[in-house]
Amino acid sequence: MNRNIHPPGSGRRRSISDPLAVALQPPANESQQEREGRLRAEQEAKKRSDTIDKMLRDSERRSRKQKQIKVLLLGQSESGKSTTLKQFQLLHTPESFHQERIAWRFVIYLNLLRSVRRILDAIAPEDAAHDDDDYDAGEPAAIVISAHGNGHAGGSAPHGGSGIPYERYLRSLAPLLELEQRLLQQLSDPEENADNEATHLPRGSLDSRSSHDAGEPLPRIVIPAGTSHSLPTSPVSAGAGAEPSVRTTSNWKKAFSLGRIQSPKSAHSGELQGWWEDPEDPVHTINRSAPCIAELWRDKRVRQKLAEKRIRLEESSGFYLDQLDRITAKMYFPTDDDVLKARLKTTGVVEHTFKVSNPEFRGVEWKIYDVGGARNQRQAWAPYFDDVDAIIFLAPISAFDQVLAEDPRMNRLEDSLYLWKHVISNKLLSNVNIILFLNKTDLLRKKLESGVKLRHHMPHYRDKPNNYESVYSYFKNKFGAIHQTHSPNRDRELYIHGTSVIDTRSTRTIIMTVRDIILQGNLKNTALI
Ligand SMILES: Nc1nc2c(ncn2[C@@H]2O[C@H](COP(=O)(O)OP(=O)(O)OP(=O)(O)O)[C@@H](O)[C@H]2O)c(=O)[nH]1
Ligand SMILES: [Mg+2]
Repeated sequence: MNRNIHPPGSGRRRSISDPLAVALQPPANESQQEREGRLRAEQEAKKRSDTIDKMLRDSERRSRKQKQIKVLLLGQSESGKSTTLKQFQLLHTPESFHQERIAWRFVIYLNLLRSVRRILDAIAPEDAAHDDDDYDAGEPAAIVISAHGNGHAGGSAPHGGSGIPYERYLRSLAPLLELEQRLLQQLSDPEENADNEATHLPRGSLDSRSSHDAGEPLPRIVIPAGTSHSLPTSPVSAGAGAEPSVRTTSNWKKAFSLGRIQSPKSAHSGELQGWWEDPEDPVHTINRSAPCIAELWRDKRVRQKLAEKRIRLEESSGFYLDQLDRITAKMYFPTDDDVLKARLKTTGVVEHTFKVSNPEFRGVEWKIYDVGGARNQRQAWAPYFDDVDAIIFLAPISAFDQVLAEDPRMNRLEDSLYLWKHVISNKLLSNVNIILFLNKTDLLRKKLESGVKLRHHMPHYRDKPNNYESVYSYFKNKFGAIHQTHSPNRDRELYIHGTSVIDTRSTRTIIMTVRDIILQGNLKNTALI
């Protein structure tokens, strides 16, 4: 019969045929006193062994931690987090960055199509904009291609009073709007998307209900087919301001990689090519529509309308209209800069791991976490707070005259300041290195030069000079003062950089400096130096 020869609770049994088990058997004629003494000794031995096990486990965890540095990218939506992550990738894993460029081609097309849609929405005749029987902004939505193309707002002036041939533009560009929908579906198609990651279009940015959850239906867009003389009702307004987002990068990249196209690789560069021979490739529709997009964009009346409505497309994310010939070319292949400018909203958390080969870095593994910055994404931040070594917080300081897409009552800079205060006052983060990127300085400079006055949006700025240097140092002091007042750790140093993270050269230098700061801070914290 087998019997338990281990201290109580060990839960392990050893066969009597095991020589060790035989040796450890209690003497056959053990007295009660001897038995109690033996059990006591066994229990103490077990306690000692458990303590040693725990010490070993702690030590292993410590050494693993010392070899891993976790950096969290934080900031509101469109602050530049994912772009910063791309810069880290470009610096440390350039091969994989370059391999993914082809998938970004589709995002760039989507960005371009969105600009077209925003223009069409801006020039849509006012009286036609909101009286569509079929359109209900609160409804589950989808692009509807009207088979007859005659059901909407007939009788509206085709030029909308501005002289802009709206209907003609709309008809010529209808294939692009259809293509946009097809690409979005491709992003979210469960057949294509093996891991069933959610993809969705949020509601229009001017709609206060635009905050959305994954899986929420697409906005409704009505596109006329054929040569109808009637006007569709605001065919783009439901989607204007809306932007595609994907939950993780890996799946959309898979869906948009050229795996579907059996193209040969160039012997020269090793890069895929030949997609333009695939008649299904979106480049054909884009390429055919290029002259009409160019005409629309160059139309002075259209520009005037955009100016009247204070729409500055040039400053918006994913703007490619100024490089139309290149982007719409049949053999267009995105450059690094194109990828850095591409806009794809993040939902969920994206992780990027890399090692720096430099011996100074002692084989440390870096993990960068990129989170979604929209309001409905921010609840995903906190779980990372108790195990992060550094935070790079991005505040787009050019956004002082803009409002949040998800809440048009909230100024974007005020939101950044609010988020900043929230993050730096968090006690869990009191020993975490904090680096602040005052981002989009290139846009700030252009905006101030074009005459936009900071004091009109932030009255406290009063009559200080409206030039870049003065405005930049105003923001730097403002963020610095909040840190000084609200940080739970008075000794924590704050590193502030003025950045334009789409600029590879300057960002590369900043990233290397930031890497050193984080590593030193981390070594200090883990008492390695
Ligand atoms: N001109 C300019 N554009 C920038 C800069 N930083 C980012 N962008 C662009 O701004 C857009 C938004 O940047 P993202 O990196 O996607 O923003 P994000 O913080 O990841 O946004 P969410 O994923 O929604 O949280 C992209 O099209 C970028 O190319 C900058 O410094 N200057
Ligand atoms: Mg992002």
